[in-house]
Order: sequence, then C-alpha cells, then structure tokens
Amino acid sequence: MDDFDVIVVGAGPVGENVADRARAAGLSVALVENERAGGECSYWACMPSKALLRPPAALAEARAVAGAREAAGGRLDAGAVLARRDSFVAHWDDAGQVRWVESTGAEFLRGHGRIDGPRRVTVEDARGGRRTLTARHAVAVCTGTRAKLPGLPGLARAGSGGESPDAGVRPWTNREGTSASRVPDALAVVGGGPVAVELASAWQALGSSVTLLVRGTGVLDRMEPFVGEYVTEGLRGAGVDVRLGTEAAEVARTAPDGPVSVRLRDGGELRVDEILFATGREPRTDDIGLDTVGLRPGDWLEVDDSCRVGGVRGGWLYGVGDVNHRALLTHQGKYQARIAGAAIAARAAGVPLLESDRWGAHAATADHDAVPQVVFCHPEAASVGRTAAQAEAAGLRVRAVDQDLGAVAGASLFGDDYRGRARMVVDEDRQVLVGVTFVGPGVSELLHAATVAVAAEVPVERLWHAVPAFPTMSEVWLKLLEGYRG
Ligand SMILES: Cc1cc2nc3c(=O)[nH]c(=O)nc-3n(C[C@H](O)[C@H](O)[C@H](O)COP(=O)(O)OP(=O)(O)OC[C@H]3O[C@@H](n4cnc5c(N)ncnc54)[C@H](O)[C@@H]3O)c2cc1C
Ligand SMILES: NC(=O)c1ccc[n+]([C@@H]2O[C@H](COP(=O)([O-])OP(=O)(O)OC[C@H]3O[C@@H](n4cnc5c(N)ncnc54)[C@H](O)[C@@H]3O)[C@@H](O)[C@H]2O)c1
Repeated sequence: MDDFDVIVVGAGPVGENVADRARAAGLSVALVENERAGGECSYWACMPSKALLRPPAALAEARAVAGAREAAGGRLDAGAVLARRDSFVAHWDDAGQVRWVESTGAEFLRGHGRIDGPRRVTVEDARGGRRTLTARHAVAVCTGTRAKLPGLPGLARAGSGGESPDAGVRPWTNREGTSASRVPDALAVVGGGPVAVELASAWQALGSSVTLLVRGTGVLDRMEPFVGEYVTEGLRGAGVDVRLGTEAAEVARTAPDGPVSVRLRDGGELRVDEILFATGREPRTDDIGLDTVGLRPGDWLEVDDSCRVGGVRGGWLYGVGDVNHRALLTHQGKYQARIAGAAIAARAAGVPLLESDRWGAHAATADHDAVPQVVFCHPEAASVGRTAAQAEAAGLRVRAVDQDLGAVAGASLFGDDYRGRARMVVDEDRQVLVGVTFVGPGVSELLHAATVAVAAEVPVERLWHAVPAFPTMSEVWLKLLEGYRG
C-alpha cells in the first residue's frame, strides 16, 4: 500500500513522535528514515553526551562532600565510561527503536525521503530502489540538522559539513565528539554554545587536555550573563584552557597521522591531536525536494504554531523539530510533535482547530514563552523562559531577583563550599514569572518546578503557598520569593 494518511520524513525523536500521535488518532502512517531510527539525539547528541558527562559529575559531587571525598580519590576509568556510553546508544544499532515504531502500527521505511510535488514523497533505498508514496492529509518533515562548519582555510567543505568531514584535517563535529572510542591527548573545541561546553567538559574529564576557543566574551551567552561566569570558572577548575575572544583563522594537518595546527586570529598557534567544531547547526533540507513545492532547498522551514509550513497551497506540509528552528531541543521538538500530531488529526477529521486558544491542544505556545534547557556541564546550567535582558527587550516591565544558592541549607548539604546562583524574572504588570535560571551542581532537577511556574503563569502570590521541603535545594524558591516581597 503506497497511500497513507500521513507521511513523516525523518525518524529522529520528533518524527517518531509525530508518527505515534498520528497513529494514536487512528491515521495510517509511513515513517521514512535514511540512517537510524532515533536520530541525532539517540546516537550522536543528547544520549551519548549525557552518558559521557554523568560519570565525571558523579565523581565531582562525591568529592565535594567530606567523608565521601576520601573514598573518591581515584581517576575516572575512561574505558568504562566509553563502554557505558556505548550501551546508552545501543552500540549504534536502531533495531529496538524500529521495533517500537512498528509497535505503534506505523510502517517504517528505510531510505532517503524526498518531496515530489504536492502530497507525494519518494523513498530511495541504499540500493537505488525507489518507492513513491502519497499522503491523503499531511507530510511532516522532521529531518533535523547537521553540524555547520565555518568557512576556514584548511576545511575542505567550507560552509557546511557534518557527516563526511574534510579528508585532511578530519575535523570532529558532534558526531565524532560523542562517538569516539579513543581519548585524544590534546583537543581543541571551537564554539561557546551548549555543544562546545558539554563536549569540552566531557573530554577533559576523560583525560584530554582541552583548549576551548570562544570567539565571544563568554560561554552560553543565551542564558543570564552570570551563568557563563560560573561555567567558565568550572571549566577552568577542571583544567580546560578557556580562551575568550579567540578565533581560529586557519587549520591544517600536514601528515595523515600528525597533529592539527590551528593558527589563531590573534597570531597564536595551537597543536592538537583533534579539533572539534561546535559552531552551530544547519537544517537538513538541502536534498528533500523543497523546490518541487515552491520552497528553497537548504532553508529552515517557517511554520505557524501548529507547525504547518507557510506558503504551501493546500496546507498539507508540516515542519516539526529542529528543522523549523523554533527551539533546537529534543523535548521541545517532541512537544511540537504532540501539537502537530493533534492538529493533523483534527484537520483530517474536519474538526475546527483550537487556534484561538494559546494554551490549547493545537498551538506550540511554550516555544515562545517557556522553553526549558539544561546544559550538563559542571556546574550545571538550567533555565526556562526569558532572561531579564530578553524580557526587557520584548517590552516587559520586569524585576529580577537573585539568590546565592550556597546560602540554601539543601545546597550546602549537597556539597561543601557549594557555589551557585539563581535568578527569577517577574513580570511586574502581570505578577507572574517569565524566566528562571539556576547555575550550580545538581540544579537540573530544580528546573521543572520553574517550567511549571512559567508555563502555567502561576501568580507570585500563589507561589508563596507552594512550600519547598526542608532541607532541599528547592528552598531557593522561598529565598527568591522572600527577596521579591522584601
Ligand atoms: C552534542 C549534542 C547534544 C545535545 N544534547 C541535548 C540535550 O541534552 N537535550 C536536548 O533536549 N537536546 C539536545 N541536543 C539537541 C537535540 O539533539 C536535537 O534537538 C534533536 O535531535 C532534534 O530532533 P529531530 O528529530 O528534530 O532531529 P534529528 O534528531 O536530527 O533527527 C532527524 C532524523 O531525520 C533523518 N533524515 C534526515 N533527512 C532525511 C531524509 N531526506 N530522508 C529520511 N530521513 C532523513 C536523519 O537521519 C535523522 O534520523 C543536543 C544536540 C547536540 C548536537
Ligand atoms: N543540553 C542541551 O540542552 C544541549 C546540548 C547541546 C546542544 N543543544 C542544542 O543544540 C543546538 C546546537 O548547539 P551548538 O552549541 O552547536 O550551537 P549554538 O548555536 O548554540 O552555539 C554555537 C557557538 O559557536 C560559535 N560560533 C559560530 N560560528 C563560529 C565561528 N565561525 N567561529 C567560532 N565560533 C563560532 C557561536 O558564537 C556560539 O558560541 C543548540 O540550539 C543547543 O541548544 C542542547
């Protein structure tokens, strides 16, 4: 059968969830994947990076507690960490995920999906076999992103990259940075975003001497400014050579097994075994047939709040997850998948969409107002919603309240000499929180309470009645609220 209600191209976490939601609504679904079901997230991004980062965090947490510290003096066992990582990526075998997809009743097709005019998708398998599918209701593009390499002299595929890096320098991207099985003695990491910070932390902990080249004035600059300061201090404390305001100007590897030399813009030079570029992402839309429906190949897909792509006659095309550039995070893409799946099902059934309801089933409103993110370095950085500066730039009248996390009993029990900070940003006109940020060891699990407060627009007066348990780190909420009330 080559006619389906819905065709999903790309079986990363987002495509899998669009397929699942459409199946749950009783629609027939084809899910097309040209590499591995589970996508970048499962094999070369979230899961392997977190598997690499958890052992050093556990060790650092133990070493921060007198009594435990004495028992935790040894070195990280890199081989065991890499082996544990391998088990978290199922040894790069997607059989389990394919079984899960099939258990939903969706048909899983292995091959490269390309749109071929309205509501039609061709699937080309590795042997060149071709199948043409038609969609009665919707095609959802969930093809994600690949690493974007800068246009530097020495990098052959300047301006793009990802799966097949340059033959000479053989730059690492997130793929090698999460899947390598050998620890390089010296590693340069270029970038100051979450990928750079997480992978610099991980490889330093595994035994590399890491140099982090950040062209801006700080790392993680989309979060509150104090986050970058704490994280830089943590990276330096772990031994990473963090160089701010520094850019690579040229890279070269003269002998196949020799080192990479990196010429810096300020005239300096580095010699490393490998260089990892964590310089952002580009959408995988260059070869998916966008031109056959009047869109430009290589562009991010512009979508409305139901994730429907604009400018396509008949409104049958959706762009969900990283590919729409709304929030490049797995959990947010899966949220969009739940929204898009519900919208596709409603439109297929001729049920009016709850478009006027910002917080209804068919609008991914949280993408604008309440995106949570945790960067799993040491200390951890966690935020939801807007920073104070972003809120002000959006025209809100806000007040930011800060709290030293080390002054909270739960934090001082968590680790001796605990260092961390929290900020909540209150919209003074509506008396609700529009942003919350934490930085410090172990703060990741504090974040969801903040996400509930921001997404649910809980009034500050009512938060006063949400009493945190003593002596947990969550008592930071009480301190923040006391700070706000004065
Ligand atoms: C190192 C790293 C760490 C990260 N850590 C986190 C984290 O801790 N938490 C978090 O929330 N986010 C994290 N992210 C971001 C997260 O990986 C992405 O947001 C997420 O993978 C997006 O999911 P997706 O399904 O949209 O795309 P992807 O995961 O990229 O999946 C897209 C799928 O589509 C397939 N595909 C592409 N083109 C075609 C085609 N033409 N035909 C068929 N199939 C195709 C691909 O093979 C792939 O399987 C991290 C990213 C990186 C790089
Ligand atoms: N834990 C997490 O939630 C997590 C972890 C990793 C990635 N992600 C997501 O994946 C996405 C990609 O992350 P990323 O860190 O690759 O991208 P990013 O866009 O967040 O950061 C890119 C960094 O590279 C720098 N850069 C860009 N071009 C450069 C150049 N030519 N030379 C030097 N520096 C350059 C930028 O200034 C920036 O610091 C992000 O949206 C991120 O949120 C999330």
